[in-house]
Amino acid sequence: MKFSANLGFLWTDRPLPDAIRAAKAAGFDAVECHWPYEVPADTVKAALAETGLQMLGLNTRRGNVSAGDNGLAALPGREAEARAAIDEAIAYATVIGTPNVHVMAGFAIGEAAHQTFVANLQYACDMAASSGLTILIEPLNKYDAPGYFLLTTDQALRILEEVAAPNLKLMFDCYHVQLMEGDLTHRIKDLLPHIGHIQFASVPDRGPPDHGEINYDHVFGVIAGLGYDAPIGAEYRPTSETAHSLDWLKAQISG
Ligand SMILES: O=C(O)C(=O)[C@@H](O)CO
Ligand SMILES: [Mg+2]
Repeated sequence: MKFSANLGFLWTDRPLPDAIRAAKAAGFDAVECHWPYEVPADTVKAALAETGLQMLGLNTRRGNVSAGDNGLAALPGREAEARAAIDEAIAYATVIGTPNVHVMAGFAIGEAAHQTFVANLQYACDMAASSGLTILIEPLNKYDAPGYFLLTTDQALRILEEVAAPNLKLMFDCYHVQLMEGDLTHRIKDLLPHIGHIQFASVPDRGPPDHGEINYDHVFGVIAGLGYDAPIGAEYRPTSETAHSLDWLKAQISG
């Protein structure tokens, strides 16, 4: 297996370029992040070039976070902001060579939200296609993100089918899917053609993948057995320094 360090949660105690260097030193094969926008794209690009790592993904801005926003793309009436966030994410990703942009839906419910999300995703896929990028959508769990528009892989699949763009894929986060649906390995097998990226963390505490409800030795084996060879994203919250949370990675590397 190859692993990507999610720098939205790992090495958050240091500037993004140093977090990239730390991920390289720890043995990760790639990195990914949430919202890198405060760091100039050229600075991130230089750290990626220095380490030889690729930044696999980044998210669109969430909107006005202090007012409760957690994404904009499914919010009727906020289309201009949502599309500006999509444009910004695609531009940043293009500079740093990132292949995937996660378009965040936000807190919304109902048919108007669905139609808005579909229309904004059509826009995102059109804009991304000219740069060769993939747009991702990610179901989140109802405990961490109550009221989030996109909650299940079935709902995501319906949206993928409706948008029907070849560059729209599913972000399959094992942590969220376990909390909402369970049956992880069947879901991964069934959804494989639609999956653009996989993430993981322990359940229920979102820690490193070495304890809790999910046996990740087994899940990683299933993913590898399916021939999935892209790096998968370690998106967990270390309880102390990130360096102290990496026994699982050392075990995976030493085989
Ligand atoms: O929370 C997650 O899981 C993510 O992957 C974030 O990028 C979205 O909040
Ligand atoms: Mg995730």
